[in-house]
Amino acid sequence: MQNKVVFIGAGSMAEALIAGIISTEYLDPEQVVATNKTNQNRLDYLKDTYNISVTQNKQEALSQADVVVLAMKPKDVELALKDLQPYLTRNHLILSVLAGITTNFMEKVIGFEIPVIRSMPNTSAMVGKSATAITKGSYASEQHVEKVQSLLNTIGTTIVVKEEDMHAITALAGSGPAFYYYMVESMEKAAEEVGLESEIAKPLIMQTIAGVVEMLQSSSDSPSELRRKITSPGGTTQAGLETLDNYHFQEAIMACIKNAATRSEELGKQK
Ligand SMILES: NC(=O)C1=CN([C@@H]2O[C@H](COP(=O)(O)OP(=O)(O)OC[C@H]3O[C@@H](n4cnc5c(N)ncnc54)[C@H](O)[C@@H]3O)[C@@H](O)[C@H]2O)C=CC1
Ligand SMILES: O=C(O)[C@@H]1CCC=N1
Repeated sequence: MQNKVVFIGAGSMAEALIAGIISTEYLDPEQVVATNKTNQNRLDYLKDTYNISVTQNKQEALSQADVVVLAMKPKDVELALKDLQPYLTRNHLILSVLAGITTNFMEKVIGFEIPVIRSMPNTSAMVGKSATAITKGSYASEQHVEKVQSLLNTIGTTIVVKEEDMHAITALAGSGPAFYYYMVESMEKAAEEVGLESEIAKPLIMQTIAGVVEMLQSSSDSPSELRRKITSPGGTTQAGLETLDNYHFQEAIMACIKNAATRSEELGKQK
C-alpha cells in the first residue's frame, strides 16, 4: 500500500492511471493528489470525477508525497523538474510515464541520488488493460520496482525491461492503441461505404477484434497460420489481402512502428 501518490500533470495519461488506481480501490481517493500547470477546470473535473485531492501548490503536494508521478509532455519535463527540485528528497520515488525521457536525464536534472522508475503505460489503463513496461534508474532498488509494479498492476499488466528497449515498447504498446483505433476507424468508414448502418457495423467490428485477441491468446497457431485458415483460395479474404498487399500494408505497419520508436529516441535527445 502506498501512502500518497502525487501526479505532476493532469492530462489523459494521468487520468487513465487515476481511474485504474481508484476503481480497483488500490488507493483511497484521499491518497491521490493531482496538480498541473495552470488549468484549474481540469483539476476540478478530476476532483469531481474521482474524488481525489487537487492543488496548484506543488510544495504542499510533495510534502505529503510518497510516489511522484511525472505525467507532463516530454518537452515540459526539464522545467517541471527544476520547479519541483527544491521540494524533492531521497525518500520520494519518481515514476515517469514520459515517452523518450531517460532515467539518466531525470536523475541529472534533479541532481542528487533519487530513485527514478521509467514506465510506458497506455490509455487502456482506463479499463484496467494497459500493457505497461517499466525500467529502473541508477538509484532505484528492487523494492522500488516492486512498489511500482503493485501500483501499476492496478491498470493492467506490467513487465520489467531493459531501458534500451523502451523506445520500441513506446511505439508498440504506448502508441499501439492509436494504431489499432485507426484500423477500426478505417473499418467503420469502409462499412459505411459498402452500405452498412453503423449500429450494425460497430458491434460486429468490436466482437471480431475481441475474438481475434482471444484466438491469439488461446491458440497454439501463429498469426499467419490463423490468417491462412480464414483464407479460402479464390475467396473473399484472399481478395482483401491482395488489396492490402497492393497497398504495402505490412511495410506501412513496419515503418509506422520504426518511425514511432525513432520519434521516442528523438524526444529523449531534444532534452
Ligand atoms: N496519451 C497517451 O496515450 C500516453 C502518454 N504517455 C506520456 O504521458 C505524458 C502525458 O501525456 P498526455 O496525458 O497525453 O498529455 P496531456 O497534454 O493530456 O497532459 C499533460 C499535462 O501536463 C501538465 N503540465 C505541463 N507542464 C507542467 C508543469 N511544469 N508542471 C505540472 N504540470 C505540467 C499539463 O497542464 C497537462 O495537465 C507524455 O509525456 C506522454 O509521453 C505515455 C503513454 C501513453
Ligand atoms: O504520442 C505520444 O508521444 C505518447 C507516448 C505514447 C503514446 N502517446
